[in-house]
Amino acid sequence: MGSNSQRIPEGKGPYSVGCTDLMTGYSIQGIFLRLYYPSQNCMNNEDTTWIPRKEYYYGLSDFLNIYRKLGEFIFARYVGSVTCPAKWNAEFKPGEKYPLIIFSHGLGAFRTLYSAICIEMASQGFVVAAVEHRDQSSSATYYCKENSNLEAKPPPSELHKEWIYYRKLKANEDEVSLRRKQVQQRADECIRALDLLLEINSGNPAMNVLPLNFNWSLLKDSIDLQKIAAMGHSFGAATAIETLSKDARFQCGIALDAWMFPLSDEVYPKIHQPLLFINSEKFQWAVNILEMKKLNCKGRERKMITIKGSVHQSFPDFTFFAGNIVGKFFKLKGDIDPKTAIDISNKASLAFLQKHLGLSKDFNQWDPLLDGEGLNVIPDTNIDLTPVASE
Ligand SMILES: CCN(CC)CCN(C[C@]12C[C@](c3ccc(C(F)(F)F)cc3)(C1)C2)C(=O)Cn1c(SCc2ccc(F)cc2)nc(=O)c2c1C=CC2
Repeated sequence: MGSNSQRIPEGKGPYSVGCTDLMTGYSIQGIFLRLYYPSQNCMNNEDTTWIPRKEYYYGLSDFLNIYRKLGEFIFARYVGSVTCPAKWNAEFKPGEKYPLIIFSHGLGAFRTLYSAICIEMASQGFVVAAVEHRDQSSSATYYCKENSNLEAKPPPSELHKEWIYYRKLKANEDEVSLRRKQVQQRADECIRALDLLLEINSGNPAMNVLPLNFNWSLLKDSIDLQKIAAMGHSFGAATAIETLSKDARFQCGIALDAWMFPLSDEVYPKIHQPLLFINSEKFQWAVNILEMKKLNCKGRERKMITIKGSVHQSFPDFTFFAGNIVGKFFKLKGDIDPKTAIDISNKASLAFLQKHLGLSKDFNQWDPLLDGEGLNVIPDTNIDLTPVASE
């Protein structure tokens, strides 16, 4: 990981971006999300800490099979001071209705690691809620236990955090049943996050367990209820698809390098909403692509594009930090420049969202990307499907 010269790219849109965290409930059943949103231009707010607690380093170490103390040393040293270009707790920009994206992270990730995507969408006028899943697929996450004495809100230091770490697959454990249970829980968490944000939108401020001074009342009547999308990366893309099948309030979905394994067959006929697949060149394989194509059916908008030279990690933020050597070695970087790759993904996403959420912005300028026209992008997939079909 390089010095802080490598940074998470700023949003390119017209809105300033703010960021805050929201946790409801004092148990694992509660909701935990990071909100990226159009903000007032608060220059005096600080930038947002990218990885806010050292326990996330422990979780990442578990996930990557490295000793926690070694992992903590490496992560703290190389990314400990990294911030993302969003103003922490900046005041929300009221006065218009924004479309909403619910974002689901991948296996071993957590809510803060897709900030380049979420910040770009917020800068273009979206409210983005990046859910942190508590199905033990995230490297780490926590909930706050109710403190015993019923006095007023405890000071931040005393808030008792109960950490949940990444659950490794046990020897000869059946991965299908674990991942199918997890994708159901993940979809339910996305649906509950939507419910929570709609409550806030109707003027019932959420009871934030986290001691943050953020004015939630400014979000009253700020979400366009007809413009809601589900989006995610890898396991999170499968989660977005599962969410679409369960809740018709989501008008469309964007699947970033989807991992289709956790989806069971009964989900396929239930996806009626438009769906965009944005794939990396190096991660995909024939069976996985064929699962995506099983979702194709007449009368349903399905688009698939592949970003040339990209890898699975071209979508999460780590791709901006690894130097070229380390980056290539750990497959955190592909042959394509990381900013170029995320730019293509974001522009194609914006064009798709304008078309299927009925936005009146200028994102249609990027429609050619949806047909695989443009530098570093190809239509459909680079994967040769014939060997599997002929088996
Ligand atoms: C280690 C053994 N194996 C456990 C199953 C992990 C194998 N693995 C490849 C990895 C993730 C890798 C990674 C990350 C991050 C650094 C860092 F150093 F930069 F932090 C390094 C090296 C290790 C590339 C993946 O799981 C890929 N993957 C992911 S990666 C999501 C993620 C996780 C942590 C992050 F910090 C950022 C992004 N999300 C999915 O939903 C799915 C898959 C595969 C199928 C479904």
